[in-house]
Amino acid sequence: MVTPVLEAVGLGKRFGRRWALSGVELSVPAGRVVGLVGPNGAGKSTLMQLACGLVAPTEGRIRVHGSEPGTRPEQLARVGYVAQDTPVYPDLTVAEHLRLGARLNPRWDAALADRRLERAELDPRQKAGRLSGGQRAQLALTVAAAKRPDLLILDEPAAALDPLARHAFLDHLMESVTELGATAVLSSHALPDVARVCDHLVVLARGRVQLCGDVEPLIAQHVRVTGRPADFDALPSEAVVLARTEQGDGRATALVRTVRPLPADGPWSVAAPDLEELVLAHLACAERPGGKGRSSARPEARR
Ligand SMILES: Nc1ncnc2c1ncn2[C@@H]1O[C@H](COP(=O)(O)OP(=O)(O)OP(=O)(O)O)[C@@H](O)[C@H]1O
Repeated sequence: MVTPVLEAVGLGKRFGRRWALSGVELSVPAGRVVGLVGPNGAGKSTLMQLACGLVAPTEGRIRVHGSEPGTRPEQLARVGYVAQDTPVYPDLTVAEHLRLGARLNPRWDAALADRRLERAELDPRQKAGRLSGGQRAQLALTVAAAKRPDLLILDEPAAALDPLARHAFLDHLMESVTELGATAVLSSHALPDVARVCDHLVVLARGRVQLCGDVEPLIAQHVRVTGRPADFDALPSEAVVLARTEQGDGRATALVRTVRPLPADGPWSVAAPDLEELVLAHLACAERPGGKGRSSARPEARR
């Protein structure tokens, strides 16, 4: 069996009395670009910090390349992490960041770092404290990529960037991932960005995984159904209505999860949803009383 790059079993993390994550089960195969999405406070950063070994689980386990994160230097060398707000050393120049990276990382690829700097049009003599948000993000990505990691973890790396800079940054990210042959986990609130670059999705809400898997099969398991309210009563019993919106013309549109295609002769019309609709429907479902995120074992209710 091929070892997943990232695996979590019954993973939980509590800060004081509050559970940031609970009962997380994940298995991310190699080579995927994973979009980690969810509302503020869902537990995305906590999951990424657990994957880097920066915090330890309260319960369950997390494995990166089959071993406990952050415990061995060889394992640390295989993971590149860009924390939220892409921190840099403000008094060091861009070139000094690369020299530091070279000294600290056994697999450092100086040629890759130089290529990335040039591509991002970063001046090696510039102090990092004077870089714009976008340039800082590019520097942080360059340092992380030049480690030649097998797993690249990026916590909202493009959050502060304008749409053009974000586009360019994501292009650079995809180039790096392809060049490295790496797996990437990217948290983001920008669902169009996730749809553009990610082929695997993890939706977190209230500290729990609401949905995970490769994007294409996930989309194939969902359908957007439009019809009159009575039409929805004719849906097969295994079909789960995740979210429903009234259209104002007596009809409603619902996002439905179903294991089998709906009968072609039904009274409704159907269309394939996009990734954004899918995520929003699962988040709405998690928020509803009795929804997946509000079970009696919801993280903040646990002791
Ligand atoms: N070091 C900490 N000490 C105490 N509570 C924490 C700590 N880190 C995270 N939390 C709590 O854990 C929960 C999850 O936080 P986390 O930062 O993982 O969410 P997030 O999904 O990354 O949110 P955002 O999208 O706002 O960045 C929140 O309730 C947060 O307050």
